[in-house]
Amino acid sequence: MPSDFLNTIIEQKREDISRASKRVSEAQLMEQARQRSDFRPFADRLSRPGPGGANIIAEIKRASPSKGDICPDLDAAPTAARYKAGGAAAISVLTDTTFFKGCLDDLTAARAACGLPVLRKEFIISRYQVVEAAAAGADAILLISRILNADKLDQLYRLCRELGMDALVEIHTPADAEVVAGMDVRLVGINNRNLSTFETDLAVAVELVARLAPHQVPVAASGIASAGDVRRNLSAGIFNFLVGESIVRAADPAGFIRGLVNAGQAGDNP
Ligand SMILES: O=P(O)(O)OC[C@@H](O)[C@@H](O)c1c[nH]c2ccccc12
Repeated sequence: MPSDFLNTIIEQKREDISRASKRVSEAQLMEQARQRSDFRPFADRLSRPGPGGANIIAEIKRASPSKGDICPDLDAAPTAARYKAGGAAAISVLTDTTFFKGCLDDLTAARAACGLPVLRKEFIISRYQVVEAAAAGADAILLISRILNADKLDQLYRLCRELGMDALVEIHTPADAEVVAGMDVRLVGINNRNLSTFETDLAVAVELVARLAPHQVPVAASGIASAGDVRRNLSAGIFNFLVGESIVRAADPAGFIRGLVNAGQAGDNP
C-alpha cells in the first residue's frame, strides 16, 4: 500500500482535477487535443541509442517532496534550450504545483523553446489529466503503475495513444513489471526511487530490466548523478535515462548532460 504521503499527493490530485474541470471541461480540452498534428516522436527517439550512446531525458524540476527546493526560480524556457544544447534527447516537465512547484505552462514554454519531445511528468489518475496533457502540447505522458490498477492503467494508456501521444509507463517492483509486461507498452520507466519512502537505490533498474517483455525499452529513472551511474546501466542494457536533480544542480547543465550522453565512450570522465 502506498504510504500516507503518496496518498496525500493523490488526494491533492483529486482536488486539482476537480478545480481544473470546473474551469475548463474535458470536452473543451478534447476539442483542443483533437486539433493537434504537431507531435514530436518521444518513443521512437528513445527506441535506440543516439550517437553518444546514452539518451538523456532531462527534467525541469524546481522542488520535490523528498528534497524540498532544488531550484525554485528555474525558468522553463531557457532551461529547456540549455538542455537541448547539451544533447538531451527529450525534456521532462513536472507539472505538479503543490509538491514540485511546476505547472502546465512550464511544459508549453519548455516545448516552444526547444525542438525536443516533451513528457508531462505528473501523478495521472484520470482521463481529464490525459486530455489536459494533449491540449497543453505534451508529446508523451508518464503513467505510474503503482498508483493505478491494471484496468485503469490500460484505459489511460489507450486514451493517451488515441490522442496521438506516447506513454512512459513507470514501474518500481517485480509485480508492477509483470502487469506492464502483459501490455503493448513500448517504453517502460524503472524508477529507482520508492515513491512511498523516497529511498533511491540504483540497483532497482539494473535488476528489474530482465523482467521486461522483449518489445519493451527501459528508461532508468531517479538518482542518476554521474557518468559512472550511466555506465553501470549501459552494461545492463539500459541506454535511456531520466535525470532531474543532478542536472538542475549542475553549474553547467548542458556540459553535465553532454558528459552523461557520452559516458559510455572510451577514455571519458569519471
Ligand atoms: O531528480 P532525480 O533523482 O534525477 O529523478 C528524476 C525523476 O526520475 C523523478 O522526478 C521521478 C520519477 N518518477 C516520478 C514520479 C513522480 C514524480 C517524480 C518522479
